[in-house]
Amino acid sequence: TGSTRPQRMLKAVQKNATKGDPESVISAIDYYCRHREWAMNVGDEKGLILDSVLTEVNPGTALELGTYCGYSTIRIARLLSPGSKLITVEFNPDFAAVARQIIAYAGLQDKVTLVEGPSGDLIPKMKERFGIKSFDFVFLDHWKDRYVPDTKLLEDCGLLRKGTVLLADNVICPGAPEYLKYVKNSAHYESRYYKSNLEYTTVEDGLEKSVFLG
Ligand SMILES: O=C(NCCc1nnc(-c2ccc3[nH]cnc3c2)[nH]1)c1cc(-c2ccc(F)cc2)cc(O)c1O
Ligand SMILES: [Mg+2]
Repeated sequence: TGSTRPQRMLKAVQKNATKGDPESVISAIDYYCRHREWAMNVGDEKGLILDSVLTEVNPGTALELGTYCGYSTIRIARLLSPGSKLITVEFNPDFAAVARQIIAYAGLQDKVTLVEGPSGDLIPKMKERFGIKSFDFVFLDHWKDRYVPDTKLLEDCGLLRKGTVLLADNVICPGAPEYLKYVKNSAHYESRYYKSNLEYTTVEDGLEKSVFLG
């Protein structure tokens, strides 16, 4: 049986990046996905917006929904202050297996907890399992029809606090129209759109940053 796209991406990292150097892992993935084989990482252009929002928030506890191969996991974890933690949720075991190896190759496994399973089941268990009071930052990059139900679940489970920043990928392409409506029309969020492009393409896409007001 042939290899999968995530497995080929992992091979490219092992071949072209330096073990323990997150920047080189990020560059190796971006090069591979731009010049060899497209993949649904947040990418270098939207990645710079993610970096700037992260640096501004400097979260002690962060959540990522949708690990995929761990590209944005590394982008987030490399910017976390010592002692800060990132929990990332992945539904697909094959994606998770590759992500674990890429995160370890970057040397960031001590800052990251990867949990496998449906976000809808895992979110209500976050407090008891990981001793989380609330998240300072949430990156939504999983199935686009899960953005609204999972945001409501985070609210209902008391996992958001006044000032928690939600950053959602792909609000234009593939699109998350219900999510945009939800955060823009809610008095509980202050929202702003960061226009960009779909990873490795010239198609428009963007990130929506929403601050929970409590
Ligand atoms: O589907 C996407 N991302 C989602 C992957 C995922 N990785 N993990 C999950 C998960 C994780 C826990 C979950 N719990 C419940 N569902 C879950 C789904 N979902 C996605 C798709 C595109 C895209 C654009 C244009 C195209 F022509 C084709 C594709 C671009 C992107 O940037 C994406 O992020
Ligand atoms: Mg995405």
